[in-house]
Amino acid sequence: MCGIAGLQVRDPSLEPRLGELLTGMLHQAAERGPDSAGVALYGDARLTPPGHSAVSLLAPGDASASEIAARIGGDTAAVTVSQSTVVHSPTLAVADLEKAVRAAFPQAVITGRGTGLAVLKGVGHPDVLAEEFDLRAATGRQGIAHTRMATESAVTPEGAHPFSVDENVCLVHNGSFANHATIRRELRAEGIEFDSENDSEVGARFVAAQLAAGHDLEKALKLLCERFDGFYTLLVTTGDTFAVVRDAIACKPAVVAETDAWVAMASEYRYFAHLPGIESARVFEPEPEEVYTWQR
Ligand SMILES: NC(=O)CC[C@H](N)C(=O)O
Repeated sequence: MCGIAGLQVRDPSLEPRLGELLTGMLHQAAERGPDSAGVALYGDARLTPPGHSAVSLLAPGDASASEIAARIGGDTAAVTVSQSTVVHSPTLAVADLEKAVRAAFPQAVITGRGTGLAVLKGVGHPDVLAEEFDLRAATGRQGIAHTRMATESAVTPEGAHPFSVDENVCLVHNGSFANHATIRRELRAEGIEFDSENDSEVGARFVAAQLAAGHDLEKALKLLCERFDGFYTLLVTTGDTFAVVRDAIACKPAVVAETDAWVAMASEYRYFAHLPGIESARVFEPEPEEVYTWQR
């Protein structure tokens, strides 16, 4: 199981409704993944002011958001939401902000980094977490949500999706990779470090390595199809790109719907039922091993 939902807004007048629409999708996905849930939000001004570099982390200990920002220093500010904290800065580059966060909190698990990107995730029922995230009030241009029923690693906050291990890139997965331990060893031999034992993180690290090698996202996902065995439907986003791919036998469910106002992807059609204009949307099931991408 595991449920995936994603929404990319094309019509800017829908941006204020991103959270409301995504909350409805996440709720429908809850029964596919009652263990944990997470969201990635691109452009939610509550969490990351426009243009600010942002780093998301699993809240380190009992420190308040202002104490966290004070310890990181400079012109950073922070917001704590449920089990996550989002730190942002108007001047630091994303990589420099990440370095500053790591220096101040060496033990913290960093769950996202990007411009105007916030990643919130945790253990618990998806509906409860959506309330804690106040997801209904979120705004933005792109959002993804995942509900987890763990297959490959323990139910922990760092094992929850999305996995965002590269600037602006977020990945959610339904399925299980059969050869993830082998690929993890290969990536470790190249110096790549992991935050969890989760197989989906191996997929995210592999995609990041392909992007670092100069491939675009479409090619990175084609290479993933060649290298990974097992079952997968993946949704990968960058804030500007929305990409979907399934394994060779399309074992895990996936459906896409698009209108002039939005493109959405879900594990089941019913997650779309409340989206405006769904009656006239183009709806289809992605083909096996075909990489679909949409640009904003
Ligand atoms: N049920 C799933 O699709 C699980 C996804 C992934 N294998 C995990 O353990 O998180």
